[in-house]
Amino acid sequence: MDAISSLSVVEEAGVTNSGPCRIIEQPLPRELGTCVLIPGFLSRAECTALIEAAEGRGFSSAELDYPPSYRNNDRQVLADAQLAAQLLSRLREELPGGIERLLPGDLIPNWKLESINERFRLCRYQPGQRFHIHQDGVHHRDSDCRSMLTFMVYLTDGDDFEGGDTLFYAAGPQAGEGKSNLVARVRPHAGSLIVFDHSIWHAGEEVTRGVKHVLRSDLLFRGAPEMLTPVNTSVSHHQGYVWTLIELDDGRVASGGRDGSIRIWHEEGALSSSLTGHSQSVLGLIEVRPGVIASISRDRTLRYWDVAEERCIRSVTAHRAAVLSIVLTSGRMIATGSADHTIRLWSEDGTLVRSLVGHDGWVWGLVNLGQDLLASASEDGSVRIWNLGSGQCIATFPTSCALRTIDAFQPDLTGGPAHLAIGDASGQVTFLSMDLSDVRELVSFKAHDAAVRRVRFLHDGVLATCGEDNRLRIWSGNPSELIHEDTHGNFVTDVIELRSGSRVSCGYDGELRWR
Ligand SMILES: O=C(O)CCC(=O)C(=O)O
Ligand SMILES: [Fe+2]
Repeated sequence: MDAISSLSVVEEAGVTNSGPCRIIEQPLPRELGTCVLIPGFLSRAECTALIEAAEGRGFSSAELDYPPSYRNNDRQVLADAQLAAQLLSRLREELPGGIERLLPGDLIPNWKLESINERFRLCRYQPGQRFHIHQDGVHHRDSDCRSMLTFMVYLTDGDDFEGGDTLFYAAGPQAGEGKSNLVARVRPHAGSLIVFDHSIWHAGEEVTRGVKHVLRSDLLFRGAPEMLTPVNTSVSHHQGYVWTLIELDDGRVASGGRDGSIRIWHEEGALSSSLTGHSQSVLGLIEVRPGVIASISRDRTLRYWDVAEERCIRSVTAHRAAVLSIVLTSGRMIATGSADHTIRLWSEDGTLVRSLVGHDGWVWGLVNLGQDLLASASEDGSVRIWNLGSGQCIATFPTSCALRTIDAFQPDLTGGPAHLAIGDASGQVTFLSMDLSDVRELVSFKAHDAAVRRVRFLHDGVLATCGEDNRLRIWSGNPSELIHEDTHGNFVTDVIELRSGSRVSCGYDGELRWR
């Protein structure tokens, strides 16, 4: 039987003054979460006006904000509180029974629709452009207000382009983007609104002819505070994803999150303090010297923090796009890697020393190799080795897949070849040996059923890997044999081993887990 369900008509919402009787459709089985389609939510004329205004302002590539292997469509961000208010009142008209009833049953009494996010994203897909399988990110407005449902209006009609359906899946990328996992396909019609749970896996199919436009936002709900308290033993004081972890010199743990904050934790997760100032996700942290942290962010800055005083002591615009990776070099400089394809070297106090140019994609990972050498891993699929004294790239190791993370281990402390581990977007982990400019592959294995987010050597060549299959796996060095596995409720983003011997991991479920 074909796994793709046909659209089923579940309700007539009644006549509004803007047009004929509206039919609300529910394209997905209820158990996957909320998903409703309201045809004719905007008129054709309104859609055309929105497209013309957007084209007039001009689109830019999303490449500075999202890696092309994730999405490669063009987009434009538009802050428009008036449009948000107008669309909200129209939505309330269309669903006189209340939008809250679209939420899963257990959330209905506790969450009230507050607004449509006024930060609209106008997206344009031209031939060859698509948005790979993903879940939508939660937007946290304040501690009691968050987005739960995606709000998306198709502005162009499916008759005007080929491809470009919105695809809904029963599970994440670990189950494959193939047809077997596909539950429904929604053909865009100009003016149709689709509202669905952020957590439903979906994709924007590649457009093969013509142009598709969508208007994208989120529905923000305010919740009763008791709904927001974590119910398990793990810690979740970040609002949304946790990206990265480090152990501080004093034994505490620092974490960086999508909420732009850095949180400092005592052992076992008692919150000690919070450093706020970044306006977007904190993607990397290092301790520059005891008591001073450097952080990098999607907001393009490098910030320095006095941990004891809980104060930002310096902020530098470090790159032309998101800053993705940071490491302390053997010469006590700071290296940062960015979505602008460059690596930059900074003196300890944040003065730019030089830029390292050569990668042709996002620089996701950096690792210090000692002796003034640095290794980088990029979305362009290559590892590069850099001499920091000269700024020259002294070796390049190409692979066939976008790289997301790198770490190094020195098996022989007297200076023998280093071992590098790299993780890629397909779930593959590869060990390399590196002797001066000679980089060779030792072994490569499928570590995860989805992209690898982080590789970290723990001790004695034991490697931890974090995956978008929600798994944390620990591998004995060589040959790579799985010795332990843990899970998170969503993508696992980082893991560190503390000097006490315990491990802490974090992920998109917003949690830090001590094990
Ligand atoms: O274009 C589509 O059909 C899907 C877009 C999407 O998933 C998004 O903007 O989050
Ligand atoms: Fe999406």
